[in-house]
Amino acid sequence: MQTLMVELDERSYPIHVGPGLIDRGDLYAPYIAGRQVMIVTNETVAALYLQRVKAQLGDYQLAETILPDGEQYKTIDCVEQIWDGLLAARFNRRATIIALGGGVIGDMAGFAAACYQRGIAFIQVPTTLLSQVDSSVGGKTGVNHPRGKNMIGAFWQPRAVIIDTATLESLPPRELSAGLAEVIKYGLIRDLEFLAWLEDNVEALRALDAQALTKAILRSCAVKAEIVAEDETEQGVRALLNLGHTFGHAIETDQGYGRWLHGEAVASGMMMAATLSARLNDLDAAALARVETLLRAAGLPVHAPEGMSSERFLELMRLDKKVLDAGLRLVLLDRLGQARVEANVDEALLVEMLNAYPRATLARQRDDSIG
Ligand SMILES: NC(=O)c1ccc[n+]([C@@H]2O[C@H](COP(=O)([O-])OP(=O)(O)OC[C@H]3O[C@@H](n4cnc5c(N)ncnc54)[C@H](O)[C@@H]3O)[C@@H](O)[C@H]2O)c1
Ligand SMILES: O=C(O)C(=O)C[C@@H](O)[C@H](O)[C@H](O)COP(=O)(O)O
Ligand SMILES: [Zn+2]
Repeated sequence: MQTLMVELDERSYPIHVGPGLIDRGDLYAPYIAGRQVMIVTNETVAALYLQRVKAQLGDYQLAETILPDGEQYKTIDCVEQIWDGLLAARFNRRATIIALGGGVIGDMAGFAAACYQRGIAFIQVPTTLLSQVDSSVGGKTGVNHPRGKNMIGAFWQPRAVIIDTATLESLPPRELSAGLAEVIKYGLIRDLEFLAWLEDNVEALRALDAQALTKAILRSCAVKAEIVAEDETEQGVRALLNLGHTFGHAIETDQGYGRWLHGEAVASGMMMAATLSARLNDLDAAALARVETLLRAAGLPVHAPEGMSSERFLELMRLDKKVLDAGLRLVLLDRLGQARVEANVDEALLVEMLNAYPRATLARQRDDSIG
């Protein structure tokens, strides 16, 4: 097992990484002060891992909330089910929530913890690649609104993140690729050497090579932990973690939550951001081609959804949380391995880029990447 720390002013916390960690009761124990534990998971993950986690928690008063599976269920209704379960079990302020699952479960369980009796402890036990490299770390919690992605939420840090790398063995290949989008993001925004390593190791990662996955998870968590430590509530540098997300969230909202996976929408969004960066002469053609080649090699889409107009992109992008007084704020690439927030986006240039940008159905893009 290897352990990284997220260093915060108020309360730092560990990220434990290794195979078999969901069976390590000693890793949960320090954060279960009140002896009351609510496990939040979904139907798919419950069938795979719930009994194993429960077996480690036999000495505690246990409750569970098993939610339906899918991004379309990342809603306030599902969070209410968690609150209802906590109240039905008569859990108090010293209760702990364990989020067992992917980013959808982690975001909702964290938000439920942030609000229950004005805040209780929670532990992240992420079981998708995306949640292991990104969503379990950093304390962004919340739900979607029909009008926009992640629009309701809170910053609420977990007490610990327990990453069992062996859980990735049951993850469908499409979900693994979605997780690789966020891994590639770290290379693009902060670490050119890691980006080059990903180019060399993308096949090993897709083949679930344990050593390669562990390295990718550790490096991703280290970059995220460093950025979150610098700027916990996204006043500045943390916005770089949003590379591709202004476009990506627009795609997820337009297509209906769950049709394009978050990682797929972010992949396409990062390609769009890179294309805009190239239009501004920050990236040369060779750098742009490297981004596209890597995303495709990871099994990810790079085109925008068929039929999504430039007007629709702009309408949804204007709802982005990075928008402040006026105008879009986009994360662009200065070069590979270095990003910036561009506050004065030239909308005419953006529209020109959107109009020229290729569109394709997700099914077509997935066929192309598999074939
Ligand atoms: N809070 C953050 O900082 C942050 C960061 C990135 C993404 N997110 C959010 O995370 C969500 C996406 O997370 P995700 O990609 O993990 O999706 P997800 O939670 O929907 O999980 C993907 C699928 O994998 C299944 N699954 C989970 N673990 C499994 C396992 N080990 N074996 C087999 N199947 C398994 C799930 O049931 C689901 O069907 C989005 O809502 C996104 O907005 C949040
Ligand atoms: O942790 C962050 O900060 C991120 O931006 C990570 C993103 O990958 C993630 O998708 C996040 O949920 C997006 O946040 P939002 O504030 O743009 O909704
Ligand atoms: Zn993301």
